[in-house]
Amino acid sequence: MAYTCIETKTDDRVFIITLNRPKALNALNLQLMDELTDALKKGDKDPQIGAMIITGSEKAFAAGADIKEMADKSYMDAYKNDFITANWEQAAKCRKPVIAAVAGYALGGGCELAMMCDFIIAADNAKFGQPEISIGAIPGAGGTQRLTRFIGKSKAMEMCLTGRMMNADEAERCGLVSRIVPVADLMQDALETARKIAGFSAPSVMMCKEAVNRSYETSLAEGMLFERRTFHSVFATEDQKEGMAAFIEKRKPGFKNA
Ligand SMILES: CC(C)(O)CC(=O)SCCNC(=O)CCNC(=O)[C@H](O)C(C)(C)COP(=O)(O)OP(=O)(O)OC[C@H]1O[C@@H](n2cnc3c(N)ncnc32)[C@H](O)[C@@H]1OP(=O)(O)O
Repeated sequence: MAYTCIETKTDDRVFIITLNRPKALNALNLQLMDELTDALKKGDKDPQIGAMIITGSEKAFAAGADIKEMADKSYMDAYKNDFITANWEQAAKCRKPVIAAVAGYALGGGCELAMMCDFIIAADNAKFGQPEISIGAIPGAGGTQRLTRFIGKSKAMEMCLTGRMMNADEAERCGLVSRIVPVADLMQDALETARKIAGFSAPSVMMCKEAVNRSYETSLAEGMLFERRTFHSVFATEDQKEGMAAFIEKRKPGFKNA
């Protein structure tokens, strides 16, 4: 597939996907979402890739779903094509870690896309929000659900009902983002973080991601059991033997991703 709304590149086992519709502040139209889905699937399958980054521009990660494309849709268009959810969840479905590197606006679908990633590194100019209410809509790609799990009901409700934006400091305080960095350092920081993850044993990374994600979907007791069973399974990997031997022998591990 030839991409027109995103750019991709690989840097040392890290697959970087840059949203690229600058004139529309990276508004997420169907074409862009098809391309993003395709790129994420490719990165997830590629054995040379250990982690992925989704980013935008300094001004906008993404200003939401493309309002111009959506404006004339009928209920039947939306329902029959399962509009939004059918093709929007790929970032959350990837088995490899996906980092959102967010500068500027992450609004509506942009905020929802960032939340589908495994964690968000925010530039100091980042602004998050679910402004759908101000255009006679509601979030449709997870905003009411994921945001509430991230930041709690009171704040999520206020954000969704007022459409106000949250700056990077507030987003960090309430746990929406893992870290804030100066905007000029965002990509370097995200890349170093992704490279670090990509340098670990790929099976351990996948198992760890799966176990953390399970905490969202289940009770504490079920989650603990899942974690324990998954932990048991690391003892079936060569990388566990190598990782622990390397620690004892005071050397760097040579993971084989096996
Ligand atoms: C996924 C769902 C289901 O949850 C639904 C959604 O995501 S609905 C969309 C939610 N997002 C918004 O409501 C944000 C809309 N954008 C804005 O409020 C502003 O653009 C801004 C505050 C992000 C930035 O303002 P400003 O700097 O003044 O730039 P603008 O002149 O407004 O925008 C520049 C250019 O980009 C176009 N644009 C911006 N956002 C969108 C969008 N979501 N869809 C389509 N186009 C968008 C804007 O129209 C301008 O283009 P031109 O009119 O100049 O061609």
